[in-house]
Amino acid sequence: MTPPAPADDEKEALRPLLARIWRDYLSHHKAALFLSILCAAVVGIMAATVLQLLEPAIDGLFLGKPVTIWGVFTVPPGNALTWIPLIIIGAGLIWTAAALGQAALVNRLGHGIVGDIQVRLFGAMIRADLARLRSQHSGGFVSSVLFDANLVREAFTNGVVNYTQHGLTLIAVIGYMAWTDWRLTMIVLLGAPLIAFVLRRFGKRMRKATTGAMVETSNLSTALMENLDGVRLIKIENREAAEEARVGEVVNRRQRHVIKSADSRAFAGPFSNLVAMVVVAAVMAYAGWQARQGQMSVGSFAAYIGLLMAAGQSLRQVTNLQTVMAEGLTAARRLFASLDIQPEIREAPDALPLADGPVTVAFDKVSFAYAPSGAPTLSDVSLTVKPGETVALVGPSGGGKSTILSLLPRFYDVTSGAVTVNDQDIRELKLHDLRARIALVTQEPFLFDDTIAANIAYGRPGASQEEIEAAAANAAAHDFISALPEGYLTRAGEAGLRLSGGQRQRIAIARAFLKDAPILLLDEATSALDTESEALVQAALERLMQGRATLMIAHRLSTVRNADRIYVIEAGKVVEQGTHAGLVRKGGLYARLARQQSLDGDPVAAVS
Ligand SMILES: Nc1ncnc2c1ncn2[C@@H]1O[C@H](COP(=O)(O)OP(=O)(O)OP(=O)(O)O)[C@@H](O)[C@H]1O
Repeated sequence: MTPPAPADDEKEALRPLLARIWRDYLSHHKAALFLSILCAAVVGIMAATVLQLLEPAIDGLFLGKPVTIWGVFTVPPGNALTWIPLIIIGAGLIWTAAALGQAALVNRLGHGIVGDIQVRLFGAMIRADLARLRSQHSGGFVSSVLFDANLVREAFTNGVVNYTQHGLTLIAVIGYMAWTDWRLTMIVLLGAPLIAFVLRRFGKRMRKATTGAMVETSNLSTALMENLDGVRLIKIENREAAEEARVGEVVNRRQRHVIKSADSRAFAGPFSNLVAMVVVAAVMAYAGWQARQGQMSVGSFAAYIGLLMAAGQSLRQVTNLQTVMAEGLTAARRLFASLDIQPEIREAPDALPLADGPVTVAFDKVSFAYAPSGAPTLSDVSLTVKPGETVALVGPSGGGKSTILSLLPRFYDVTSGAVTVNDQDIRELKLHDLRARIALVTQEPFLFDDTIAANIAYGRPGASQEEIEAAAANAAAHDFISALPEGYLTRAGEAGLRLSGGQRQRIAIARAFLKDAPILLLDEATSALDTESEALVQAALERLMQGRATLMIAHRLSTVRNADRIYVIEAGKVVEQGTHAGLVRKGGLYARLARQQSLDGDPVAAVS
């Protein structure tokens, strides 16, 4: 799902990227965003306002001058001692309320957006083509959902709101200076190009390091998941230390990028601080000179310096935010690239419904290649399965049997020819209807980490307990399920009860019974079982096959003896077809395979 990292300089794409972030995520939360920006504005303005009070405070309290607050209220010197602290407390209260409001809103908005992105990413993943999902390790996807989405949040909630707050403090300071003396403003603005240069330099380094860190985070998740999946192999081969070293290498690589990125983030602040200090020094020199000329009071001078210090602080914050934004944008680019991949297997706009009832499945001269330019895996395969018939696919490993099975539910689409259901090309049918008519029982049935009842009813969430138990009884699973401590409410799957291979198979068969679909796909459902389990599963399968169009893969020919037709698949082609007895008589590949599987050399006995 995660595409290769984009090149780091993509300024031309910035505007549409921002527009999309606004359209897809922020615009749904206009009111909250507006309110948080408002709060941020109040915080920014209050910060400047309180500092500006230094002027009347010093002039009124120390020099006994009559003072004017914010150019509006005139306070007699005698009252300054009461009024100024009171005004500071009032401003402080407003400041605090706005800051609290801002924090609460930004937290909700930000995490809401992360959730939104995570759900969309998962939706895109689960709908993606199997070919795409198979081509990438799930670790990359997990890291995208867990980490990249948070970087976007950081940038577009904290970022946007804090930009407003600190940007406004800066504007308020510059505005205040412009109001009193345009020369002061000029001095302050002289620092701007220098700051812009610093921001650009660090922003670029930061984007590069961030992209690297994201790729390595994805590699780390992959390495961790791979190790958990392959833990038995690692233990039996005594490779724990080697795996530890391998993961350690990925961690180190990731760390190098993360440190670079953290350095850029941390160094940008002090550099702009240096520029700010130069500006403060220049303002101080100018204001001091003005004060000597009697053109500036001690209070104004103190307020200027206080404001400039605050401006320096805000500037540092804005600089930091710049790097946070760079990270967020890089993450957003990657996420959107993942979200934008449209599945190739889609429903036609004018797709037809598939009515209930028995169905005939046919492959008509089907050819298929996994890669568009690759060698064909299937060539010219034709076969038919009528309602109530059992058709078996046999043949050497890698011949293409599983591939044939995966074309029917449209996990992949044919390259040429057609797969039809009741003479209708499956690409012209509603995808939901097609898949609703197919039950699939595979070699290693998958169980969710949920109750056994929920696992059986996975394809029919509304099924009643009676229906679930009836399906389990048909699948010869009711007795063992009832004997479990919590019966049907016992948890199965990853973190739950460990069931035996035969028990898992029977739960999968119960699932298929409950789905009651007219097409049944069986992928070597009994190959991994002991004789007793196999007998139970085989009997359950035979009940399940009744009246359905069944297409099954079998490695062991003993399981296909009763099939209505057997297709022998070799190197992607149907090389023989017929009944068991007919194919054995023919003396071709099937007869050879039957002989190979026999212990006593008698092909008929071998497959009995
Ligand atoms: N997802 C895939 N991408 C690319 N090639 C694939 C993919 N799945 C299978 N193949 C290739 O297609 C060919 C047919 O594989 P398939 O699994 O259909 O054979 P099979 O007859 O079911 O084999 P087996 O009996 O061993 O299960 C093999 O050469 C295999 O390497």
